[in-house]
Amino acid sequence: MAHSTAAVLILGLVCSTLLMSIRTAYRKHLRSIPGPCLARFTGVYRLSLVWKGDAPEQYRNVHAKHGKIVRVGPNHVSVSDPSEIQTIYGVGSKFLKTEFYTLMGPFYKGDVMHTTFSTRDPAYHRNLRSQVAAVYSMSNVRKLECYADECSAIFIDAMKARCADPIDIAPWLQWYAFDVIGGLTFQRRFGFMEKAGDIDNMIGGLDVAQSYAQFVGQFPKLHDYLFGSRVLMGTLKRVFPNLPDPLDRFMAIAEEEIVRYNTTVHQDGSRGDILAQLQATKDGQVPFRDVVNHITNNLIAGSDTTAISLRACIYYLLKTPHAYHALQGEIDAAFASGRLSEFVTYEESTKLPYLQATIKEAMRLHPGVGFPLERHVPPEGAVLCGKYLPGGTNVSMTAPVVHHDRTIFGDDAESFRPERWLETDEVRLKQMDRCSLAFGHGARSCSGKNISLMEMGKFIPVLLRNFELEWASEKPEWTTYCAWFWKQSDMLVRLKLRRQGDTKGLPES
Ligand code: HEM
Repeated sequence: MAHSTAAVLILGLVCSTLLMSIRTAYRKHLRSIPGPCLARFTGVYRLSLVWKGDAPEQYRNVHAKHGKIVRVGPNHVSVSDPSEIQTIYGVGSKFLKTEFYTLMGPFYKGDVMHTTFSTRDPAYHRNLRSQVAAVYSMSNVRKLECYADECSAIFIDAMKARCADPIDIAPWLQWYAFDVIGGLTFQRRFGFMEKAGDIDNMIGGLDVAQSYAQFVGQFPKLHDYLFGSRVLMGTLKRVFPNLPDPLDRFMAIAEEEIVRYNTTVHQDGSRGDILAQLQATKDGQVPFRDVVNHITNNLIAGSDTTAISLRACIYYLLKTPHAYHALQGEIDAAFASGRLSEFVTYEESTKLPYLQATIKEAMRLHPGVGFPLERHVPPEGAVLCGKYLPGGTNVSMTAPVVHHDRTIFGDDAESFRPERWLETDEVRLKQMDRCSLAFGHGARSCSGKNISLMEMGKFIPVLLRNFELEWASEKPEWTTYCAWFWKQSDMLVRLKLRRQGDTKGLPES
């Protein structure tokens, strides 16, 4: 009797799940959107797109096969048409971030603390963003250049000491970027470069958090029962107090640094870092929790991203000799005519057109974020690519897909050719810039963009000024893996010191 009741219950459950799937699959409006059959019924299809860490390629293939608007999940639509960027992401757009982002909010003092990046609430977002708008402006970021210079000197020294053998430059670039972000955020260089390794598993922790977002992010409701569950997290922390939480370390550092700032003498204005600026805002202090929030955000968002872009610049230059020589020529000529300081300033770097084109082109071919940037269609619905999408549909564009659009970037969109940014007319250039999603777009675009552009513009000329780089790996290509951030590894290069006598001004090793 008990067996037959259980069987009936299971059968009922299976039937109702099936019926619900069929109903969702043939939902009005969405049923006319092309896409793989499996995607209509289950989120497993979306999981398959990110499973192997090659989401950028998978999403490109899906669009190549099904067109500009593709149904990639029961309630998920991926769009590749650049003309829809403004509608979905433009300033004033009512398309809000989806539940995917809730996975990126760290747990702080027993509750989720949504960051500028992870929050879905427009009012809360506006408040957080306004607290730091001036701090992240380019005019202010330029005051932070000294922290990048200090790290460049350490990097150059470390490379000088390792010139004899090929070196995997990929982790070095993350150690560099992490040390810069520590310096300019609160004047504490972590010392990744001196250690030549991870510290307190901070980079490892970020990778764990990424993997979580990669897989659980495809079924974000599960998050409420996993790392997003107050009960589960509270219990875990009570039962296993030493259980490492990948992001805890960053909030602990933020707190330590606020205490250090508040308990040391700094009234002489000697501290100009981001924490000092947040503590000295004219309308009274930013609340403690929000300062922790901003600082944590810098640590989480500020190293992987810049490192990925630096790697992309170096890799594509090494693989494209004509571009390498053109950039080297521009940098050498500028140094020879006294237009560049030993530690190139950001201002000087903006006057190197080929360098700026190289950075844009590298970020076009390999943007730091390789996942779809998900938004919800507002309640009233919207028309995208000529199709009506009901309110609540999860809609997204993926930078690596859009960046290969031939109508915008030309028939050779798949090649690395910095010249495309230099030889085009003003109207087209603006269009190319508008279609670059490397830093996102609109009100939710990257608030740390200026920090990264400052770092990259300064670092690349200093590196090429000091070293000749050569690909030294037996493998012709790097390895990449996308779990939201599109990270690269296996970048074995040989560095040869150039014009030894000319490196005056750089600290000796
Ligand atoms: C080359 C380096 C970087 C790249 C490629 C990058 C990429 C991005 C992208 C694509 C977004 C938009 C995400 C979306 O729409 O879903 C974003 C947002 C954001 N990024 Fe970056 N980022 C970089 C550096 C940084 C740095 C250095 C920081 C902080 C110091 C930072 C902090 C943020 C924040 C706070 C947001 C959320 C902004 C908002 O919603 O208002 N990023 N970034």
